[in-house]
Amino acid sequence: MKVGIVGAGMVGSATAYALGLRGIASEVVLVDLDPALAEAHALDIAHAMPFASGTSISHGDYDHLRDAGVVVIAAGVAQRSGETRTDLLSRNAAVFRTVVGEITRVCPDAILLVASNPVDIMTQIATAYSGLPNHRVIGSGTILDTARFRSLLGAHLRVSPRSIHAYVLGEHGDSQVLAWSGARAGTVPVALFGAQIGAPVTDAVRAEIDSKTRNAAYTIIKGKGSTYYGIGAGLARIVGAIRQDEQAVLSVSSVTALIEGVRDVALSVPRVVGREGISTELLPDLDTHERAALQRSASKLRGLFEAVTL
Ligand SMILES: NC(=O)C1=CN([C@@H]2O[C@H](COP(=O)(O)OP(=O)(O)OC[C@H]3O[C@@H](n4cnc5c(N)ncnc54)[C@H](O)[C@@H]3O)[C@@H](O)[C@H]2O)C=CC1
Ligand SMILES: CC(=O)C(=O)O
Repeated sequence: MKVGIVGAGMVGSATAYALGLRGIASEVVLVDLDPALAEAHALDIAHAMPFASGTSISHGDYDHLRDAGVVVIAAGVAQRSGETRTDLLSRNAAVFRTVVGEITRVCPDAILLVASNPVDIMTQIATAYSGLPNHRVIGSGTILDTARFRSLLGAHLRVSPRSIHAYVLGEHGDSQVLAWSGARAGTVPVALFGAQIGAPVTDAVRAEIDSKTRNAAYTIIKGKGSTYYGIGAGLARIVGAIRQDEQAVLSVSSVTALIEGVRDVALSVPRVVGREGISTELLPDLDTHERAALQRSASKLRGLFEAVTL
């Protein structure tokens, strides 16, 4: 499957690299406002392919995206230290007007996979600008926060993060909700598992894992300016689920008709992802506090979207 990436900065190039290393796409085309940057990343990544896979990596303009099955949008501005994701909204909304228009002109049948922040609102904007049905516009949402949560839980419980089943819901941002009540190691609730192995999941442990998950981006941006490897791998994971028609359960963002009393809002819940995009959304069994937090997250996102002039 051919994959287009618009925005060949840190996130776009890391995504191309992950797609190529794992051989998920047959062809990756990078497009950027700065064609020299897209060309340089494409060349550098192409030079890794003889060690990895047969993926063809190139750069081009929008017309080179024709026949792409998925187009990743990582264009726009990223947070600087001290900024939140929502501080980027007006600048990236302006970028999306052009970018989404160009993509839908050239490949109207592609699934759009949005990474630019604030990703939930950008997903809702991309849905509106493209005119595509909700299930064909996917935001990376909390796929990265879920990975961070699983990684920290796995380290505490001394099991592979791939054997941790736990999700972060709501906003990919400050109001995200770590769904502790459903978190499992294998099939065992994490609190029970921790008690069994002498690594209790105390209130202090929960608070530390919550803070490290919620604030991971701030920590990374303070240290090196931006985050890209984690999201690059996460976006490649979503593309892989689409290409293989995997029906994989992933926490991704999409415009949701009704959640916790809030209508038409893009946010993350676990969703089933395959060739046609999102086929089903799963509403997890949450406790009272988690439901209230999800309601607050949804209301925040809906309010921010309503303030955008489309
Ligand atoms: N969803 C997630 O989990 C994550 C999202 N992000 C977001 O991804 C976005 C990209 O971040 P980085 O790659 O670090 O930024 P970057 O600044 O390295 O790359 C952005 C690229 O977009 C290009 N661009 C800007 N306007 C454009 C236009 N109209 N058409 C085509 N290309 C255009 C720029 O030339 C630049 O190369 C940011 O909004 C960032 O906040 C970053 C990390 C994780
Ligand atoms: C930058 C960003 O959204 C993240 O790393 O979570």
